[in-house]
Amino acid sequence: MASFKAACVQMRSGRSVQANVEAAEAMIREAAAAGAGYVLTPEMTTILDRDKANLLASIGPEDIDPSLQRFRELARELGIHLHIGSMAIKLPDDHIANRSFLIAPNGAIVGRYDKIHMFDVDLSGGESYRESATYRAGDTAVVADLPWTKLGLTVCYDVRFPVLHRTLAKAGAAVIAVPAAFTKKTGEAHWDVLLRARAIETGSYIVAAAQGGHHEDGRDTYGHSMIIDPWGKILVEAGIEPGIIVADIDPAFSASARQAIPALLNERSFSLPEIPMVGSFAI
Ligand SMILES: O=C(O)CNC(=O)[C@H](CS)NC(=O)CCC(=O)C(=O)O
Repeated sequence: MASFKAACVQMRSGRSVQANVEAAEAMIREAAAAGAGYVLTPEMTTILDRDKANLLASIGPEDIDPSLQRFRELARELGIHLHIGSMAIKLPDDHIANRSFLIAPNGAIVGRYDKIHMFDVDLSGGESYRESATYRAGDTAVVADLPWTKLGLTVCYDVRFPVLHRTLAKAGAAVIAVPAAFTKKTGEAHWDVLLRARAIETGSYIVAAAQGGHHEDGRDTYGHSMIIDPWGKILVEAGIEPGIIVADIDPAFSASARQAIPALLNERSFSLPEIPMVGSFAI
């Protein structure tokens, strides 16, 4: 299997779809010019907004969404696999999907994934998120074909659920995409450790494109887009500013990492004796 260059586009998406799409397009062009054959943008590339009314007024259903159309044309023009980490997509009855799209160089959508795990979390200091109040969760894991290997699709908070990543790796993904809009607070504490752990456990490359900085809707995100190899080494890492990072991906290295530590093969099933669960784990 041949090597290829992967790029992450780091963004600071605001409340205007047009401005976000223009910013994304400029950086996607830069990544293609740097030789990337696969380019990943962050979660909520086209709009980052906690106001559901403005979200609904700004987005469309998938089949007529002008931003998605434009990204398909861009992938065709540049001859790249363009992975829009996620976009808000209007569903019937004012529901919204947090949906990821992999676009092939011919402009066709060849991978589509709805974020499974919703970020319903209360952080200290009054910062609170109820993603499930705005978005409808997906329930299906997705592995898509790249010319060089298979790609596992995830979005942001999914990174905290290791079984999803093991499932993607066992389905043949040597690369797992983690587009994100991690909060500054949780990112500082957890981001690199979570990503490295997912790489090490699965023997996969992790390509993580982030939102970073202070956003128009008032939130602060962590940034630090990174590409990690299957042995857990950070190959390249961004700071807080928008921009691109690029690294070489060698699918054969995933195979050799899995050979060195065959944890995917050594996994065993086990029984759980019937003892009372402790504390808050009892449901
Ligand atoms: O709401 C939107 O506009 C788009 N969605 C997000 O930004 C989502 C849900 S609020 N953010 C995360 O999943 C952050 C996870 C995170 O920070 C962690 O796991 O620590």
